[in-house]
Amino acid sequence: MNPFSDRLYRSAQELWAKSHEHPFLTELRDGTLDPERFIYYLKQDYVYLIDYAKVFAMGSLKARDLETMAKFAELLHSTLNVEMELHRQYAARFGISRDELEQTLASPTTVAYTKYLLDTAAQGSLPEVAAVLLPCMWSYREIGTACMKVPGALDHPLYREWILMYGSEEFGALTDWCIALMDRLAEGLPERELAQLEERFMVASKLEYMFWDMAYRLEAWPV
Ligand SMILES: Cc1ncc(CN)c(N)n1
Repeated sequence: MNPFSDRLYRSAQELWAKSHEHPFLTELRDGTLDPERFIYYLKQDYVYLIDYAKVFAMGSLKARDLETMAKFAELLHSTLNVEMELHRQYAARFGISRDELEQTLASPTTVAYTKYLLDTAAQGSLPEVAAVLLPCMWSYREIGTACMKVPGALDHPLYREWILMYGSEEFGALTDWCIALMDRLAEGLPERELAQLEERFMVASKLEYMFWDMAYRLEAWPV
């Protein structure tokens, strides 16, 4: 039987392709993205990652074996110390302090996404936690590796490090682990539960798309 992740991938393919073609990413790939939009994204992503890291902590708490517990702890560590360090270094280049970065007011879309993740982490089963986290890893790996293949994309002085992070083998290996975990956890589950997992995965995928769109539009609260 095909792994469950194949089904998830097929369901999300059209939406992920739309993300790849969103102007935020096409312009980042060809180096024309307005830095103002990138800075907005970085700041929102920083506060997003604080909550996202907590979901890994919840994964560790809900894990049924030590290997899974340790891997979630590794993902938590990598988010706080590798991925967020990239953001801190970018911020320093723009003269934005760590404090300012951390004090960023979350936009409506960031709130929607992080609260969805945290709600799943608090109320959901371990398979649901895996399903909601998966698009974050998997779609970024797809984007990072696709960017690496674009001639000249790595020559851009601003976007090079971002592309290298998400196109890296380390990030890819963590993503592969998350996919394998999802497949293991989905094995033998009834169709009703698989459909619920697919729904979580798709909602998170839609929120990923909305995140790019939010950054491009420099989304703000109405007042
Ligand atoms: C919104 C979002 N989604 C996923 C990732 C990759 N961890 C991220 N940095 N930001």
